Amino acid sequence: MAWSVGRICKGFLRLGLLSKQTQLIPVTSVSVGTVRTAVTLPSFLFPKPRDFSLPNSSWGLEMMRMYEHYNRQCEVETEGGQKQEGPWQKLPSYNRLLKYATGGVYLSEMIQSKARLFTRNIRNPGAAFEYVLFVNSEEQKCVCVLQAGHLLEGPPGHVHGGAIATMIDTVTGTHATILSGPVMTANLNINYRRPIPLGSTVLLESSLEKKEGRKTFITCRVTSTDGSKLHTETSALFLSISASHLLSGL
Ligand SMILES: CCCCCCCCCCCCCCCC(=O)SCCNC(=O)CCNC(=O)[C@H](O)C(C)(C)COP(=O)(O)OP(=O)(O)OC[C@H]1O[C@@H](n2cnc3c(N)ncnc32)[C@H](O)[C@@H]1OP(=O)(O)O
Repeated sequence: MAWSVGRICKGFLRLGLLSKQTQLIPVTSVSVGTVRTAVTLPSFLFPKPRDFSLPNSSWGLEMMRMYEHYNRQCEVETEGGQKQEGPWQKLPSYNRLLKYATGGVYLSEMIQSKARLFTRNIRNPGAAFEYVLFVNSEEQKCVCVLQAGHLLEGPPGHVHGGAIATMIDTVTGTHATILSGPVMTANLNINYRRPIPLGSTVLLESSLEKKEGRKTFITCRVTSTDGSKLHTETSALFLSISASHLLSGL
């Protein structure tokens, strides 16, 4: 059961979370009474959205090595020499996933236009969260390669527990969304086992535990890249929500 990011996006379109107008396209809004309508602006006025999960000069050797390890497995060669989709798919990552769907009608236009994805809002490459996600639909797994930058310090020389939780929520949340469509985190249960040194590269491995009605249960382990050190263990619960739940301010 191999599927592509394009198919994931189509799934989102079907679920009504994305509309063709809102999907990664710069838009402005007009207010008519209390109803805000998204209007697509000509694409030539805006640069293409930047994929923040591509290598940049801040990536260290281990980050690059792990990126290449998974990236190589996104496309495989058949015996006949043809290329086909491999077991892993790289997920692109932008600083704003949905230009207009987030926030609902209660946010001011200023906040709407300035809102950015928490993990992608620092412009200085390498300073905070450098990460890339890969998904394996066959094994119902998601893997994130993370390089934790100097702005994430908690205990001296080590990564802040809240920054680790942020990344766990991001990875398990993305995984749950792929598996179940629109969801929100209801519960994250994190055990911190060993501190993560600042500047190091770690792996976050997210696995589907079970699905029960609206509930998606995910587990996630943060380890060193060779798997020898366990940094954190997490169980997470996501609840499926309707798109209107997200748009209406709950
Ligand atoms: C092209 C690329 C594709 C990939 C594209 C990826 C895009 C994606 C990227 C996202 C990356 C960032 C991911 C961040 C994700 C957040 O950070 S979300 C923000 C943090 N979370 C929140 O703010 C949620 C706040 N809470 C809520 O809104 C509501 O409580 C919830 C969670 C929606 C649930 O409310 P509800 O729908 O009314 O559910 P409710 O009826 O209360 O409960 C339903 C059931 O769940 C159980 N339940 C509810 N809460 C709990 C709980 N905390 N613990 C245990 N059980 C619970 C209830 O007991 C009940 O069980 P049953 O009786 O049915 O057995």
